Amino acid sequence: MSAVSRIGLVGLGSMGMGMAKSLIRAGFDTLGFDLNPDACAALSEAGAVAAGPSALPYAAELDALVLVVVNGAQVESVLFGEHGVAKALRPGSLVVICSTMAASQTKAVHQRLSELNLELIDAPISGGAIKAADGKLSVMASGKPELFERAKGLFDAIAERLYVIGPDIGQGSTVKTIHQLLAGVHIAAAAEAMAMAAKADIPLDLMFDVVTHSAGNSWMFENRVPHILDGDYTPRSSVDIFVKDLGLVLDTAHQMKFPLPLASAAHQMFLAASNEGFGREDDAAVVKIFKGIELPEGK
Ligand SMILES: NC(=O)C1=CN([C@@H]2O[C@H](COP(=O)(O)OP(=O)(O)OC[C@H]3O[C@@H](n4cnc5c(N)ncnc54)[C@H](O)[C@@H]3O)[C@@H](O)[C@H]2O)C=CC1
Ligand SMILES: O=C(O)C(=O)[C@@H](O)CO
Repeated sequence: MSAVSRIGLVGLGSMGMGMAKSLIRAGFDTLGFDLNPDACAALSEAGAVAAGPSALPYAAELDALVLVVVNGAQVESVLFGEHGVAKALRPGSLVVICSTMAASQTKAVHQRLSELNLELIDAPISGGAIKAADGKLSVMASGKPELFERAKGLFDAIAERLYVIGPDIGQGSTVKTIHQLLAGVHIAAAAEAMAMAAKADIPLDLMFDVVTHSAGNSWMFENRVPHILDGDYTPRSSVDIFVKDLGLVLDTAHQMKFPLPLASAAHQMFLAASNEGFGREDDAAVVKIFKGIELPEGK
């Protein structure tokens, strides 16, 4: 099978939009799909061959379909729902799932795709919207080695680092799930620390400066705390994404009868934030569960 050249990407949100634009920049014939017409218009303006709500009318002309929708249910609906695209893809076509979902879900999707003679790479992503836009994501992927040869240009366009975890579907999702344990705990810990600083009347920008030049720093602290300092909770990744992701982490551990005390506490913090109405805000809004403190307001 030759290298992919015509690529459809479903889910033009925080991550998918930057990824689709990276594919366009790299010279791929790129088609983008999203239920949000504004996102489709933005991608058309950026040079997409076509953009619209559904990949179905274009399925037969695609070499690869990349999915960057939110969760397993959305992936299943795009592929196998009422207007599911899977049946219309050419046999042998490649599906690349970048959405974060449980390994068990990815394996179930793989089974159904195999029955239709379709190939799958399990390819969760990390790096946030900025790295997606720059084509510099980390990808933790699994699948047959020959599929990575076919998709080499695709991954070169979207990723700075491609980690091939192994040949089995589910290995990529498992690594991403374990990564999300850390990502979620680090955001929750960053919020808790900044809330305590506010309670102690330490200037928050000074606290940020100290931590980012000391041993308590983390990628998430450095990336998310500026949203708190700016009082800007425009979602680059939402609270509800971490309700989902830490839920996947805990479900996976539960099946292994494995205790995760820190992930459990962090999940409760994101659940509390969502329950208070902050689910669609940036995940840094988990800081809003702390009461009796003053946080910066948006400009
Ligand atoms: N935002 C982030 O920093 C990161 C997110 N992720 C993961 O990447 C995936 C995407 O996340 P985001 O881009 O943040 O989500 P998002 O909510 O910003 O974007 C998802 C997009 O999918 C579209 N969509 C949903 N169902 C659809 C359908 N049936 N057909 C067409 N479009 C549909 C939505 O309209 C939306 O524009 C998630 O699995 C997330 O966990 C991974 C790494 C970083
Ligand atoms: O991995 C990242 O990058 C993330 O920020 C996320 O997975 C959060 O959605």
